[in-house]
Amino acid sequence: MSASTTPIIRQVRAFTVRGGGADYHDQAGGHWIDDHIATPMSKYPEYRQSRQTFGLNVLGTLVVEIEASDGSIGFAVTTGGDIGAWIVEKHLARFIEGQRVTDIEKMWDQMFNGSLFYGRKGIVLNAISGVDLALWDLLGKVRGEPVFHLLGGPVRDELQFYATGARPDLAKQMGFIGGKLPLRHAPAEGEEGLRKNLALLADMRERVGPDFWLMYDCWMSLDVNYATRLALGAQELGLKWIEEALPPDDYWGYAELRRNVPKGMLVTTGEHEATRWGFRMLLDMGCCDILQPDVGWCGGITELVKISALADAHNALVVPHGSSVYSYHFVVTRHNSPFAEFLMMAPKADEVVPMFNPLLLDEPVPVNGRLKVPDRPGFGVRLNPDCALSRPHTH
Ligand SMILES: C[C@H](O)[C@H](O)CC(=O)C(=O)O
Ligand SMILES: [Mg+2]
Repeated sequence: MSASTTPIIRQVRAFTVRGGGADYHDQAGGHWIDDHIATPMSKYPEYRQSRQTFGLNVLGTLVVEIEASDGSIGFAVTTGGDIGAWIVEKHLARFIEGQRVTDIEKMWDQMFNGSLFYGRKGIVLNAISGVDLALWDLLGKVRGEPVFHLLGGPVRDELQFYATGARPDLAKQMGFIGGKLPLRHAPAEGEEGLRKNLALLADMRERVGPDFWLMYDCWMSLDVNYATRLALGAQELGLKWIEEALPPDDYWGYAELRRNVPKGMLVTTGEHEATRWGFRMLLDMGCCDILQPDVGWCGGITELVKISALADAHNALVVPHGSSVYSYHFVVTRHNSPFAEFLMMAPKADEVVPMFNPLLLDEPVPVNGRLKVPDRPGFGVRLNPDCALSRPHTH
């Protein structure tokens, strides 16, 4: 592809869709992912039982489609819904249309700097991530190569996974290397809650035996004192890591927690962090052992490459949060990403279903906890035509 034959981007389109998909918290009732999970809102009893009651699923899924002059179409999905679609159509599209499909670095820089006055993190970075991932998908399709080739090629033949969900015991039977439980009780539920958290872990340890990894995902719900006591209590139960124990802005608290936890127990965080600057704070301040950027929220693949290089120089691992194929194509190319997360989206966490179910076709899933990333062009997935997309804004 010479400069003169490189396709030009013709149009950017943003759609929304409800019900699962990239907004994996947007599930029907009775799902483990909305059953009394500790959150920063747990101090309000009325918001304790269900995260949907405080609006965890308000956003919905954002689908970004980018069409090039040769007719190729790249797309990506992330969390962002209507507001994300507005940002893409009304603001970010101007930096993309008319550009060469190859010039992703420049487009990313313009999207980020052009939105800096109200952006930096959160929904704007979700939207930038969605556009970025659609650009990588498009480039892969134009070149007829999978994204992992464009990122330097695989460093291993297949990925191995741990599972996140309510049933690590079943995850073990399904071949995963570990199971990450959602923490159920927050500090507002007192000492009894802490005892219940430890009892659930003890029960799981009993079921899975001594060697299977067990982790606790605390979803920003704790303070340093509670997290330290949880970690100390969980030591004899072999807790491998304590995840996202504190609010994402409490870099100082994370640094203190990392000093407090028993030797060998890992502190992990980052799924609600964004950009190389946010992750630089986590690394410089010694906040954690494993960074967990979400590829659809941290700035996309373009930014993740930079976050990963920074982490490597700090001897930190990068194990992306969820993000399905967007994570798989990255993890397979990096030595400091030795395994990947699989979010169990079956309501009872008792079977493997695609993470972004039902939105994508050809979305690969681990078998016996392992997966060879398919080498189809781009990210190798298609939009499911049965999912009704709507385009709430145009430009
Ligand atoms: C289970 C957690 O509360 C959350 O829904 C997912 C997550 O944080 C993770 O997969 O990590
Ligand atoms: Mg998490």
